Amino acid sequence: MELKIYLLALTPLALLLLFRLYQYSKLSARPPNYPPGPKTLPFLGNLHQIPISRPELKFADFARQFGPLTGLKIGSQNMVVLNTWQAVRDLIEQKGSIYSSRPTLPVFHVVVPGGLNPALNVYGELWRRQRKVLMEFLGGEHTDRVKPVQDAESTQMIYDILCAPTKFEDFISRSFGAVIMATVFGQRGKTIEPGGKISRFFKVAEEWAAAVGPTSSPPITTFPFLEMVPDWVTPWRGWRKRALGVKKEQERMYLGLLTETRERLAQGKGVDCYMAQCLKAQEKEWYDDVHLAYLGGVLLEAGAETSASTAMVFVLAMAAFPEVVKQAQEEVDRICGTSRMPNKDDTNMLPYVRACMSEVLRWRPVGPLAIPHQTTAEDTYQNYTVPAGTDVVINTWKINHDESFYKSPARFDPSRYLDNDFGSASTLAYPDASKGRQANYSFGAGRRICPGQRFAENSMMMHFAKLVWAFDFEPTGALPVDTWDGWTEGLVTKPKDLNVRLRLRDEGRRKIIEDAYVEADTFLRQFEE
Ligand code: HEM
Repeated sequence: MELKIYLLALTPLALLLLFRLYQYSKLSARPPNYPPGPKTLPFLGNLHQIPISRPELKFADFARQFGPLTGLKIGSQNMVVLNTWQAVRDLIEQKGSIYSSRPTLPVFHVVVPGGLNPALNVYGELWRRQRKVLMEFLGGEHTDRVKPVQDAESTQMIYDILCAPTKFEDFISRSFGAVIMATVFGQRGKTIEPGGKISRFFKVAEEWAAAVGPTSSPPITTFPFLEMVPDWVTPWRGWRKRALGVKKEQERMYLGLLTETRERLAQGKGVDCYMAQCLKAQEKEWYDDVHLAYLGGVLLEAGAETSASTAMVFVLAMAAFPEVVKQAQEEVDRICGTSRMPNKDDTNMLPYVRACMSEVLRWRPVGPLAIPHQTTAEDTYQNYTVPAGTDVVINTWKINHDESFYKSPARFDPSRYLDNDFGSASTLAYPDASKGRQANYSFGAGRRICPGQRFAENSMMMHFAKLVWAFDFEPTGALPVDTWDGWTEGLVTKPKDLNVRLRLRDEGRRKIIEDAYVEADTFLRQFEE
């Protein structure tokens, strides 16, 4: 009897639970009129089909099956992948008012609450203000003003490699970090020794990347019911505490850098850097110190690792394809001779080195799926419906390897960019160029397109031109050209622990590098304590 009453009492609860599960399983089904995609499973949607490792390759398979748009369900979350540049143009670029937000993860609310990080912020008034202030540093000619710093830091990189060639990866990372440290915070990142500014930044960035990794925190957007599950019974237990640790470290670092910039300004030092410019305008502007520190911090986060990783791909390509490096060396020697290194004024006269840079960005984009966008309203495209709140992923990998656009897309062949800026097959007399194709999609697209593209390209051109002028690139073991072994996973994709030796091309260049370093070091001292 007692058991019966007990069961009766439980029945409504069980029914409610069943109903909730039923409701939830519906949410993982494809919405009406959704872009085509693989079959879904209840609860999971397509989650079981998407590998954590190199999802871009799976998305490229889907593109072959389903065409320009792939509609996926990640649990209850909608995700539409854009596989062609035309789809990116039509949606991300031409319907920017709908396609420019960002998905938010619970971990963002802990580490960068209140939209402090403009790269991850949702589309709205605060993001617009942040972007406007960033463009005062990164836009058009503003960004060309920092060329002397990029020039000097890239010279230091060459000198550092000359002195300790086996540490070339560290020196490349240091240089791209130091360019941003000097131009944004007016401070020098002279070494990459542990405890120094640059290595501290890369350590915090690594912890941040780990905190946002796909298995580091509960996937609440995918499975909203996880919000009701106590943290300690989940595999992510402790994630909030870890995320708070990252927040504390980031805040301490960025605010610390801002305070140092302010103190240096009071002594008349570092007056030309971006933060100095912002501090001067702060009284009439909307940002407080915390917002300002994060505006500077995000430039380090978004600009250092991406550019340095692209440079690692460049070194890999130079070692793997000797006929390419030979042509690049012939070009820099023709322009600069053997009596001086290339400098900031030469970069526009080096079309082949520029073509190498474009090809590196196309061949192995460091962000093969860019940063996801999110829709803020329902949209219709080619009779399909893209609901509001859908994550929209630019499949940069697929677009960069589109066989109908690039001849032999898997081949590393800079000469494709000598024929035209798009690198398209020359047989494709390119009719659509005037209809808004970007030369490359490795910097994203639309209103969220990377604002640092010109800054990055200026910087990379100086680093790349000097590298090929100074060194030969010798493989010392297998190079990961046709394999993903030896490449990193996560926020940026790059080859690590490269089996490459950088060897001075001839002894005559040593003195030129040493003299150039003395000059660069003198210039960079203005950023020291
Ligand atoms: C090779 C170097 C770089 C690559 C490949 C790269 C790529 C990207 C990509 C794919 C995005 C997302 C675009 C989108 O959502 O459509 C992005 C955003 C961003 N990048 Fe870069 N980037 C590079 C260098 C830089 C540099 C040097 C800076 C600044 C100094 C920078 C600052 C930013 C910022 C602030 C955002 C966020 C924009 C927003 O959400 O409004 N990037 N970048």
